Amino acid sequence: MTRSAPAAGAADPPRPAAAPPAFAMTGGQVALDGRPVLRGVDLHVAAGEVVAVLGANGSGKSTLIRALLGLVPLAAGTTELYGLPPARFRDWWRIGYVPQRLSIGGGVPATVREVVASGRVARRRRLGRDRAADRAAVARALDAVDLGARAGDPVGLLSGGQQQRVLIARALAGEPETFVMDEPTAGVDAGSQRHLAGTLETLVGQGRTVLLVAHELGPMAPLITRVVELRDGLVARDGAPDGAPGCHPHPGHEQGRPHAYGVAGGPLTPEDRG
Ligand SMILES: Nc1ncnc2c1ncn2[C@@H]1O[C@H](COP(=O)(O)OP(=O)(O)OP(=O)(O)O)[C@@H](O)[C@H]1O
Repeated sequence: MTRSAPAAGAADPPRPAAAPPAFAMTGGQVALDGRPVLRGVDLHVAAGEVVAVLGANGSGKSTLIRALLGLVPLAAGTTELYGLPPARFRDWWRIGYVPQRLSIGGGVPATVREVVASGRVARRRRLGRDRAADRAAVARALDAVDLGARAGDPVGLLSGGQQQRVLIARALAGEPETFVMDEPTAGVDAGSQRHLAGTLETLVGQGRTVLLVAHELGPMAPLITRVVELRDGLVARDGAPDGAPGCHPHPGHEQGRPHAYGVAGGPLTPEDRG
C-alpha cells in the first residue's frame, strides 16, 4: 500500500522546538571590587558538548563559570540556563556543580556519605523522595570516586584530594544532565583522575553536557570536544581541541590555588546560589 500525499492545504506537522543551549552568555561583563574581570564574553554551550575552559591564572575562568550559574551578577550582557535567566531558572537538579577546591575543613562533622547524599537534595525537591534510588545513586557516586570504604568517615579527616573527590561524588549523586566542574582534578592523584575520566566518559556517552575548567586535562583530554581559552576576561580562542591532549594549556597557570567561595559540589542549592 502506498502512502498518500498529504491533502493540499494540510498544515505541516508541528516541528519540535530546538532545545535551548545549556548555557548562553552574550556580551557578559562582570566587575569584582570595581575591576572588570569579564569584559564581554559570548559563550553558547549546546547539550552534549564537553567544553574545557582554559587560561592563565586570573584570566576569569572561575568567574565565567560562576556568572553562567548566576552566582555572580553581570554588569552588562545576558546569560541563560536552558533558555532562562538564572533568576528565573528553577530546574537546578539538572546541573551538578563542582566548585574550585577548597578545604571542607575539620570543622565539618558530616560524614563522606552525608556530604555525597546532599547532592540528591535538588533532585528530591523536584522528583520526590525515593530512598532506594537515593541510596543506590550515592553508592554509585562513592564507587565512581573510589571512596566507598571511607563513606562513614568524617569528611574533615580526608586529604585535600580525597575531599575534592567527595565534591565530585556529590555532583555525580544528583545525576544531573549537565556537569560544571571548576578544576575537578586539582590535587587529585593520577589513579583517581583516570577513574574520574572513565566515569565522565560513561556520562558523556549518555549525552550529558560537561563544562570544566582545567589546568591539566590529563586523562580527560580525549573527551573534550571544544576548548575555550580566556585571556584577560575575553575569549581568545574557541574551537576544537588542538590535538595536544594533556598539554599544559597555558604557561601562566599554576595549579590548585584554593579559593574561598562555593561551599560544596553537586546540584546547586539555594545556599550555593546565595
Ligand atoms: N571575590 C572577588 N573579589 C575581587 N576580585 C576577585 C574575586 N574573585 C576573583 N577575583 C579576581 O578576578 C580575577 C579573575 O579571577 P578568577 O578566579 O575568575 O580567575 P581564574 O582564571 O579562575 O584564575 P585561577 O586559575 O587562578 O583560578 C582575578 O584577578 C581575581 O583576583
